[in-house]
Amino acid sequence: MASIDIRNVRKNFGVVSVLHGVDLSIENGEFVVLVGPSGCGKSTLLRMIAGLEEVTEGEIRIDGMRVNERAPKDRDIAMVFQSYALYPHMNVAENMSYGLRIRKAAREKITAAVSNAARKLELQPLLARRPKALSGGQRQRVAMGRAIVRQPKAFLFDEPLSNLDARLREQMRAEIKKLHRDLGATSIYVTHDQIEAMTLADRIVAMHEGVVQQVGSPLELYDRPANLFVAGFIGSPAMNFLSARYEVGAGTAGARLPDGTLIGLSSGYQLEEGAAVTLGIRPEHVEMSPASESRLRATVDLIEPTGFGIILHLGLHGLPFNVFTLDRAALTAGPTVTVAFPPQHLHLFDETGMRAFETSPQKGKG
Ligand SMILES: Nc1ncnc2c1ncn2[C@@H]1O[C@H](COP(=O)(O)OP(=O)(O)OP(=O)(O)O)[C@@H](O)[C@H]1O
Repeated sequence: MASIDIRNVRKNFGVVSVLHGVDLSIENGEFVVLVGPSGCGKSTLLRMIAGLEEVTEGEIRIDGMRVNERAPKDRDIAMVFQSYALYPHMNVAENMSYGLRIRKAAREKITAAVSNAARKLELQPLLARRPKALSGGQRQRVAMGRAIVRQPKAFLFDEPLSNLDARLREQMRAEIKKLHRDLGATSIYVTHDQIEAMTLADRIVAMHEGVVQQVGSPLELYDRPANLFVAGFIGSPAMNFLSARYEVGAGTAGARLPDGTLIGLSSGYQLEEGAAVTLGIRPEHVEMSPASESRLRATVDLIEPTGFGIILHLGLHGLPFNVFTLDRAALTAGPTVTVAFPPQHLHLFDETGMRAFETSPQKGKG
């Protein structure tokens, strides 16, 4: 196991700068997920940790040792790719043992490591098969087995599940989580899928355009997103945003919508009276058919049953607005509905898109 330190790491491809100074400390045994939209630089960062990409500026340390100049094979880390990268001419056992064989490990050690990994990943019946005779999920399991047998200091995963269908992806996701629980190895996992990030991570690193936006536990990012990007990226269906002006009345703070409705807030904020703000509310937190005074009327544009719940696509002041509800009565909603925003579930962002700070202590979200 290893700790990994990333200090002010920058990456340029020619004149194009894709990482603008990343700082991150990963503890021994931690499962960290780098998440962000396509092109945000997460794979580049992972590849730099693996040694597959040069570091333009800054420093990467593994267990306190600078590794910038060290070849990938000398970093003692294993990488699992989306493409599996298995050798087609070798069977499963040979693929899994390859890393140890080229390091000239003792035969007994290799046999024990392969059978141990095969048992953990339920690959024993497949050891004599070639990759082409395996399903996508089985191939991905072999790729993980190959990583495990080396007992590396850390595992790096680059979108390992994106080639699998939805059901298999869920199953493999749980397997990776169990594997991490059993092995306790430091792991860095890259994905653009926020559900994968939420379910797997001890800590999530949300990235956008080569800059780390927020680092925290999954629920920290969900409950208190640091800015509009994280707020919109984490959570599905995505958070709704409304433009408003911040107002402070006699002891109460509110956000005034363009149509004049005042939305009550649960505390004051460190904002100027009249400041332009963005109000955020998650679809699952919107109250339907409320008794509240500050309710709003919205048009129903589309009703999407997901089985588990219902997504209502609404129009609020002509802008798209989503609600997620478990109440099946929503299936027959329309043509208009009333909604309200429970103050404890509101998020407020300032003009620059950063989360606004409360003036009074934040109460737990319920
Ligand atoms: N070898 C390269 N030469 C030039 N530009 C590159 C190279 N590799 C990556 N880039 C660019 O760097 C940026 C970050 O790429 P990267 O693959 O790290 O993004 P990502 O967040 O992992 O996206 P994805 O999920 O699509 O893989 C992109 O704009 C990409 O086009």
